[in-house]
Amino acid sequence: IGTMIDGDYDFLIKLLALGDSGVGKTTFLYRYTDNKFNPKFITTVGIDFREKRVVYNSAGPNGTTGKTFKVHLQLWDTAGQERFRSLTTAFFRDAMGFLLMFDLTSQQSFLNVRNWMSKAQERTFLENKLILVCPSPSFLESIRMLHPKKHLHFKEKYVVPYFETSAATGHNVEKAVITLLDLIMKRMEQCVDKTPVSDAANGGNSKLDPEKTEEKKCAC
Ligand SMILES: Nc1nc2c(ncn2[C@@H]2O[C@H](COP(=O)(O)OP(=O)(O)OP(=O)(O)O)[C@@H](O)[C@H]2O)c(=O)[nH]1
Repeated sequence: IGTMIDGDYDFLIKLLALGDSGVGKTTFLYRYTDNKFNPKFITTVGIDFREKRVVYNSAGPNGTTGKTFKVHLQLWDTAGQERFRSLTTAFFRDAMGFLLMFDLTSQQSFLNVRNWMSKAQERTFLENKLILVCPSPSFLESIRMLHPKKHLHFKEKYVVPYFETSAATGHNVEKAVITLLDLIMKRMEQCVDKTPVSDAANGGNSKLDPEKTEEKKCAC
């Protein structure tokens, strides 16, 4: 039964959390998947992952609701510690989107966002990936004023959506993940729309194979 349930989804989406050690990556993902808060700090050794199923409604024409897809979210949790760096960065390539995190109470972790961005860039074609920046745990007005538009700008090239989240209260946690998922799904739909083999040509089978979608190596 387990295997049957395991395969029962339309899309497999891989997201990866990155950022300094202690910024709250594990705690954020735990809040998202289990809706619980863990106040203890147990540093991640190497890499870990959590999973969650969500239902995604694509937008149809003129604001109508389009198709509904079952999405299997694989959330990779990387160790922030330097000693695991070569192991964790090897996983960057397969991620479809990144949750880049810093701690609003740690200026150093904010300054390091830029370094994490470069590391992700070295190991992926960043243009094809989506990044969200989520600080935790709570709010500091001084940092918030740095980017009032809720976007961070990197090298004038990348503008990344920005969310202030709290794993303790759950504030914005789901919203951040769903926003990233939404951006990825929209891009995938664009890719599928551009491919010559349409659903109709596929015998009317509207079930999209995530592996095949990936194989198409669409440049969008
Ligand atoms: N109050 C509060 N504490 C948080 C929040 N997020 C994380 N923490 C705490 O910060 C500590 C570190 O959190 P982790 O999630 O283990 O940090 P990490 O980024 O996964 O660390 P590494 O695995 O070493 O990379 C824990 O004690 C958490 O309880 C938050 O949103 N609010």
